[in-house]
Amino acid sequence: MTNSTSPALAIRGLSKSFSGHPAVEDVSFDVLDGRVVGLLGPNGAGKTTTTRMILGLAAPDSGEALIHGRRYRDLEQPAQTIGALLDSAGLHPGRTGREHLRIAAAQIGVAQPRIDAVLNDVDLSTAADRRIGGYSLGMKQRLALAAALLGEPSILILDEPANGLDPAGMHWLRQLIRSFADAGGSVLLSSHVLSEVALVADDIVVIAAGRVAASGDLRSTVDAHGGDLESYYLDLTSTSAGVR
Ligand SMILES: Nc1ncnc2c1ncn2[C@@H]1O[C@H](COP(=O)(O)OP(=O)(O)OP(=O)(O)O)[C@@H](O)[C@H]1O
Repeated sequence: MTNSTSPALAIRGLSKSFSGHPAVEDVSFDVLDGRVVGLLGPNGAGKTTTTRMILGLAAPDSGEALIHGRRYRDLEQPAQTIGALLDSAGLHPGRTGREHLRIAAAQIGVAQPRIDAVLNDVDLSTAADRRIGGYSLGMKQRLALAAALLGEPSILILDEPANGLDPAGMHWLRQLIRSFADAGGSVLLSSHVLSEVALVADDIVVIAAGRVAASGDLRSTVDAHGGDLESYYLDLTSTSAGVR
């Protein structure tokens, strides 16, 4: 059973090293129900490693990531709890969008009618029977998002979801994220596009050199530091030693 009194995501003291080099060090933050949390940080800061640990794709050296109080591997129906868009590059170019979703739906035990619903949600219905090899980057991102939505999860983890989207696509994505959260869902949104994060996030977590440099409510945090997310972010991250 889901423990509804615990945060959607509770990240507690997560640490991970690769070959003795720390990638993530003692990272803690919460993602609450109905909130969009922007996960920000320079290249190599540790954002992907953190999201991979939340999703059970990498084992932490210490600490834990709890999804409504449970580790990913202990979830009975993970895809019905948490959906993730990590990378659209691995999509099979010879399959159609609909075939991709059919396979994904079968793997997670979702009924086929849901495929039409998510295709409609991501505005890909008319391209569903075309091969993915002919999709633009933005269309691949929409398809990857459709796959994340298949299980009707209450939590979304989105890594650079705006990648390849045109301005209308970015506007559409922002509305999708906002209405998902307004309906009670939670979103962890990793992005380098600060202007997009500023428009949609409720909270931010800034990671620099593997550690949390700042976290909290976006508006009050940024207002307390001159009101501009970009200069605040650059101040926080300028001391980390470049791309790791
Ligand atoms: N599988 C791996 N093997 C070795 N080192 C790794 C591995 N995955 C990540 N790292 C290292 O861990 C650190 C954090 O990388 P990570 O990909 O989590 O950063 P990021 O914040 O997601 O960066 P970007 O914004 O560029 O995607 C980097 O120094 C990276 O080189």
